[in-house]
Amino acid sequence: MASDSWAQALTRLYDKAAQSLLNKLIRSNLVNTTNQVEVLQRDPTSPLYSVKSFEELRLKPQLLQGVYAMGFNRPSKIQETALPMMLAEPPQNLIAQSQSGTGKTAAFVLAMLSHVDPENKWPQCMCVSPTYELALQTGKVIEQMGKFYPEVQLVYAIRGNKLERGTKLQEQIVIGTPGTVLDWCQKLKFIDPRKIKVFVLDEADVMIATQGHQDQSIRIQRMLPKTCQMLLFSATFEDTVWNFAKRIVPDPNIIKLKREEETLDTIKQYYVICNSKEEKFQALCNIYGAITIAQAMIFCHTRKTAGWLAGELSREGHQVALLSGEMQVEQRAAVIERFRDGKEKVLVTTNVCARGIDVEQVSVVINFDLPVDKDGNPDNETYLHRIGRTGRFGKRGLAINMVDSRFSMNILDRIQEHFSKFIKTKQMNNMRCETRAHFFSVCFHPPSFT
Ligand SMILES: Nc1ncnc2c1ncn2[C@@H]1O[C@H](COP(=O)(O)OP(=O)(O)OP(=O)(O)O)[C@@H](O)[C@H]1O
Repeated sequence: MASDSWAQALTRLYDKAAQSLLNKLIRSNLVNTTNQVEVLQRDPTSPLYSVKSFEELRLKPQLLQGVYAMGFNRPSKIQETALPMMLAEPPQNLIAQSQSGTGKTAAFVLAMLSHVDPENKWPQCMCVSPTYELALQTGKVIEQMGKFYPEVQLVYAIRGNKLERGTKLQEQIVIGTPGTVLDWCQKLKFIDPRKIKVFVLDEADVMIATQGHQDQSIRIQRMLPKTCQMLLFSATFEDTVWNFAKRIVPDPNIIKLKREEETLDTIKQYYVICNSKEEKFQALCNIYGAITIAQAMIFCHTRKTAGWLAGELSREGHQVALLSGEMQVEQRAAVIERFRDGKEKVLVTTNVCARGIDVEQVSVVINFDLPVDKDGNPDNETYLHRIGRTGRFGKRGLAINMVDSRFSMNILDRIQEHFSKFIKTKQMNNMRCETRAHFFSVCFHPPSFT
């Protein structure tokens, strides 16, 4: 971290925060998962509670009404275990990790709303998010879930929200970014941190992408009373997140949702040989009819190639979407949303902007360019990440790799070696039949005789 320039740190924060925001903007559903929850409890003798319904949590009626009004019928996997711990008396500290879209935000929002005493007109719950936009998104969930509980009020501690000096906040929930929250507690004294009962640190993995945010969060935490409940959430759980979490959350319960094993077994992989970029384009046109039976993502190495390819495909009369790094987050969200809704069947993109974004229904991935790192070596992780989009949740997927040189053949060989997986070659004509056959089998789910 110390060797990082500010620009690098900012870019990393922006990328992670943008991915997270994009996922929130485009997601209309809970990510369905059958994964197991792993619980490491602080007190091994205490029983492990788990609930299968929201009723069992004995929520305030106004909150139960809010939960149902949001269309939630039953708790998600992470909520089943996290909610009883968060709502327990005395309060328990928690570090929870589960992939994006599995219901973490809804869980801690419900916990905050449950712990508030609406009679007390001062901040009692505080939630810190890494960016202004992410704080606004969480605020929206609080507003939605608390819709039938109007006595509880929310205030945003974010840049641009200027309050008069000497103000004492009356709202019970504060949501904001670390810098502003710290100022409001320490310098401006709008908030008395000693009266905070619940402290939530959201998106810890995004937060630690900048050193400044880590320090500010730790400084806020130090002002809080010992009895304050500390809750930390993260979509990933690398060592850096873990080290940060341990500094913020004493004696934690820990919940992890095991990620679905990333496997290539349900994905058919092929490669086709072409001699140039133009030939690859022609090859793509040949199978275009077949791939648009379902939805496809085409990955290019650079923005320039992606732009060129999308342009050429459009000129051929194909309707394609282009997701490109120079677009604003909102523009990107709009493109992905259209794709998710099936308005376009094909999305042309680069790694950079597609990484970490969940679009579930893709059944074919085309590597127009094979993934290589900056030194020109195969980027196996990205390969897995790209093609892994097709075989999600046990569905069958198809990956087509386009090889246009000795260099790219060598990359493909090394990828095969890495995954110990033999990738078959296909002639273009056969590829068309194969692709069609694949889609008919995926789309029409024939009974499995085999
Ligand atoms: N129990 C539930 N039943 C149905 N939908 C739910 C439930 N809990 C959350 N959702 C919905 O699922 C989506 C994802 O939930 P949420 O934002 O809480 O996930 P998250 O894990 O916090 O994601 P991220 O890491 O991106 O912040 C939201 O649209 C939310 O309204």
